[in-house]
Amino acid sequence: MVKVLISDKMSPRAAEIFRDRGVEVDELTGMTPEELKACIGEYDGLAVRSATKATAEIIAAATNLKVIGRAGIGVDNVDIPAATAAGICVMNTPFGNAITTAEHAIAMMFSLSRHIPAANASTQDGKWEKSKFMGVELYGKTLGVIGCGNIGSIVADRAVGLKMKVVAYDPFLSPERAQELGVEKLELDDLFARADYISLHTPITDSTRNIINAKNIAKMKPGVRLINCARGGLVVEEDLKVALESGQVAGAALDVYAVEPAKENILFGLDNVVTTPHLGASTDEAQVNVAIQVAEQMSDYLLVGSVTNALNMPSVTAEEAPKLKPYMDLAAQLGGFAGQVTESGIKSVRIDYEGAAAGLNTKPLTSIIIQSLLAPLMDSINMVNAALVAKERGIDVTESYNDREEDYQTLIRLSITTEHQTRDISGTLFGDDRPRIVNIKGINMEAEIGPHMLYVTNKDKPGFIGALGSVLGDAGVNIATFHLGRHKGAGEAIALIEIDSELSAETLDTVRKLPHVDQVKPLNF
Ligand SMILES: NC(=O)c1ccc[n+]([C@@H]2O[C@H](COP(=O)([O-])OP(=O)(O)OC[C@H]3O[C@@H](n4cnc5c(N)ncnc54)[C@H](O)[C@@H]3O)[C@@H](O)[C@H]2O)c1
Ligand SMILES: O=C(O)[C@H](O)COP(=O)(O)O
Repeated sequence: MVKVLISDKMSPRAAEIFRDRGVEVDELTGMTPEELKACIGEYDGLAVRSATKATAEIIAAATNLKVIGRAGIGVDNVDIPAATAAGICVMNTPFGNAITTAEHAIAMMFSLSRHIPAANASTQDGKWEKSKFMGVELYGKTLGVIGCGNIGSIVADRAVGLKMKVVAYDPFLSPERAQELGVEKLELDDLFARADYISLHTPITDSTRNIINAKNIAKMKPGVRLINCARGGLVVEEDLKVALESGQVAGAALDVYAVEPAKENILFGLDNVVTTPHLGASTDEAQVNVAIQVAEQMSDYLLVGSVTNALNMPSVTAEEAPKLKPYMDLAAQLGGFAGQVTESGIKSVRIDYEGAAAGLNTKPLTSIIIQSLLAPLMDSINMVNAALVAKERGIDVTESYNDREEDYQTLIRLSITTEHQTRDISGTLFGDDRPRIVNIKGINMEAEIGPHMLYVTNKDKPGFIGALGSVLGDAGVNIATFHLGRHKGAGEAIALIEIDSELSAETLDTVRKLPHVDQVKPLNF
């Protein structure tokens, strides 16, 4: 039975869904890294929020793990390169908590403008400090949104509703989308020069880490207010402290910190700072959304093979999965065949998708071709790391598409180029779901692939088939199917034979010594 660990506090809906789908689930929250490392080997799936750190060390101990699901957006707590190298799919739930987090950013902007947290504490302390908590209006002010993706664009939309002027810096924001959102797209320095409020909504990357630093703070309007509900590492906290003390930054509202959990921080205790403990996604609605989504996505991946919101492998929708299934089988056969007959280093791989195949989601097909092609060389390859492994080995992979039907209604042609030659193998589907190999090295045939195959190339001379049949018969090996093809002019022939059991080394040797035989390869699928 497939087994999943939920290692962070999550809505009970996640465990319910896993159980309903027949997945065994353990909920062990608050474990130390050592405790997690000790038990992770038992699980096929790991469901996390931001508290669990799925480090390279944890991943190395996760010998059965197939999927890490993040019930939320940010995956900076998951070592994705290590997961990819280990063949573990990493998925998140990109939309489930976006509205909630955007609302938190707006709430933080109001709190900052009207000193709500401090005024609340003072009022309940019996003080009546009306003049101390003089605020500022949002109406007519300029909000600078840095990162205008899911959350940033919801923040922008809400701010437009508050009659703010919204400007945005996001290199990937198209002018059309900016217009649709009612925001003005700016360069970063222009945003710094114009914004009264700045709200951060980017992931943490090499280009965003420390983006709020002393140099950039100096470019901002004096008295600017900053809101960070994205990631702590976007802000150099020491530089922000100096700016808050000097008044260059009038206030900061922070939900996230350089080090979390932030039990202490150099910004704590400043009058003009409002803080929450990474609460951006913490509403009933968002937590139910992300829990349902992560449990469904992980179950689908583990039980059906469909892939949604994966960060390190191509997506396959639940509708596509059954349609792609026979193509995945065909792709695995083509890759497996080529991988087992290719003896020298592969330099490049070309995959032509023709007819109906050209209209499919071919990314997973290409991944499985590469996986099965390289599987004879390594145990650790799967669809997740196939592209990476090919790249690391300097194998150039290209795909081409031709939606015209040629000889077949649908066809996948795989061409492998080694230092010595280029070899082609093509396959189609009969009746939409039965894979058939239809061409090997330019020789036509219609071969069905079984678990044990024998691939023989020989001179096209009389007597060979009878001799081969006798050897297999003498060895007590039953022939299930026998497929032949030949190049009439060249005198070259191919036999692809399905046998009921593997051949012994002696029998293989006998076949190799038969007259006219060039090459003999046992193939397993
Ligand atoms: N506080 C919380 O609890 C909480 C909750 C949810 C999400 N988040 C965080 O919010 C962030 C944004 O989430 P999202 O769902 O909107 O992500 P998203 O991927 O939809 O949007 C991010 C945007 O940032 C832009 N971007 C990337 N690099 C940039 C750069 N150098 N400069 C400017 N823009 C850049 C991208 O083009 C994209 O449009 C993530 O870091 C996520 O982890 C925090
Ligand atoms: O990236 C996210 O989704 C947020 O940071 C939420 O984190 P949490 O699930 O730990 O609240």
